[in-house]
This record gives sequence, C-alpha cells and structure tokens, in this order.
Amino acid sequence: MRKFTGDKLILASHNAGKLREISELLAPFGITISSAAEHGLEEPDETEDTFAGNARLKAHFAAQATGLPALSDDSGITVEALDGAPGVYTADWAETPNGRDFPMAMEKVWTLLEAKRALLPRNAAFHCTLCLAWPDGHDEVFEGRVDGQVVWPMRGQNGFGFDPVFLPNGEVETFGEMDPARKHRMSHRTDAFTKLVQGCFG
Ligand SMILES: O=c1[nH]c(=O)c2ncn([C@@H]3O[C@H](COP(=O)(O)OP(=O)(O)OP(=O)(O)O)[C@@H](O)[C@H]3O)c2[nH]1
Ligand SMILES: [Mg+2]
Repeated sequence: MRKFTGDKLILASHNAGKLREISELLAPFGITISSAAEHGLEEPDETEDTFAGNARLKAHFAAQATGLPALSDDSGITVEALDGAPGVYTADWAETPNGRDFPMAMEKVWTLLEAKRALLPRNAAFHCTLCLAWPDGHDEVFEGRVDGQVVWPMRGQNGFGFDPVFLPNGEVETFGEMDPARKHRMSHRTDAFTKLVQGCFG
C-alpha cells in the first residue's frame, strides 16, 4: 500500500455535494486541495460498469492531466428489490435535457417499487468507492457502504442526490434530514474515507 506523502491533492469530482463532504473529511490533514473544475478539467466519460472502474478512470484522468495525485469518488444507491438498480447508474437516472433532476429520479425508484409491490422495508445501500491515483499510474482503491431503506415521501433539505429518501438502519431521520455531522458519522463516504486514511495516510 502506497502512502500519500505530498501536500497537494486534486479532488477529481464535479459534484458539489461530494466536494463539500470530502473537503470536510480531509480538513484535519493539512493538505492543499483543489477541484478538477479549478484545473479546467472536463468530466471524463464514465464507461465502466463498476464503482471501482469508474473511480479509477476519474482519478487517473485528473492525475495525468495535472501531474498531481488525485482522489475520485464513484458512488450510488443500490435497491435490493430492483436487483441493485440504479447502482453505478444512479446519476444517469437523474439526467434530463436540462440537467439532473433528483426528485424525478427518486420518484422513479419509488414508482418501480410500488409497481413491484415490493415488501417493506425496501432495503437499499449507499456505496462509495474512493480512488487515490498518482501521476505515475499507481492507485489505491477503497470501498464503503451504509445500509438502510428507501422511504417515501422525500424528507429533508440537507445532503444531496437521493439523501431525502434514504433512511439508514437504526436511524429516525433520513440523510436529507440529518445534521451533516451525523451523516458523516455513518456514511458510505466516511466508511471508504476511514479505510483510505488507514491505508494511505497512516
Ligand atoms: O443522496 C445521495 N447521498 C450521497 O451521499 C451520495 N453519494 C453519491 N450520490 C449520488 O450517486 C451518484 C453518483 O454518481 P457519480 O459517482 O458519477 O458522481 P457525479 O457524476 O455526481 O460526480 P463525479 O464525482 O463523477 O464528478 C450521483 O447521482 C450522486 O448524487 C449520493 N446521493
Ligand atoms: Mg459522475
């Protein structure tokens, strides 16, 4: 396992919610971070069919383009009764000609579950794969998850993406209702980040 010894890191994501959460997680490490957009990088096509595949593709793209180590995040929600959909295609389910529409995507998930008369609880998990890639082509990959259920109607204005319909196991508030600090205590992103810190920052 390669250690991160530098002091500069590119966050290879164009998602404002992820950038906020990852910046908060990295804050204690005194690393100067900058986003892919600040380096004028485009979003590479996410052509792989696994979280790890797309995470590696995004991190290597940014590391090659900038000559600096880059950290990417590929994530999504898997719903058991939908055979794991939307999964790697979570962001795609929200795409419209005018940009992403997450309320529409959440409604699509719920409508499919209703049509299937899926049993309650409607088990789901959020997944996050982080990839730290270096300009010489080396990388390290870490996977995190949090289990819960999809609930309806949407609840809460915090977080992003599918947070308003995700109720983690043992909680009474959805990720959308939760204080961000509480989401950090249990999230898929924190789970992967903890493994990244143990592996590369220890
Ligand atoms: O409710 C949520 N709470 C979360 O904590 C969370 N983490 C990820 N997601 C959603 O999963 C998809 C990832 O797609 P994704 O990995 O391709 O990311 P993205 O395209 O938004 O940004 P980038 O990092 O690729 O630039 C996107 O739809 C995100 O909104 C979340 N939704
Ligand atoms: Mg993406």
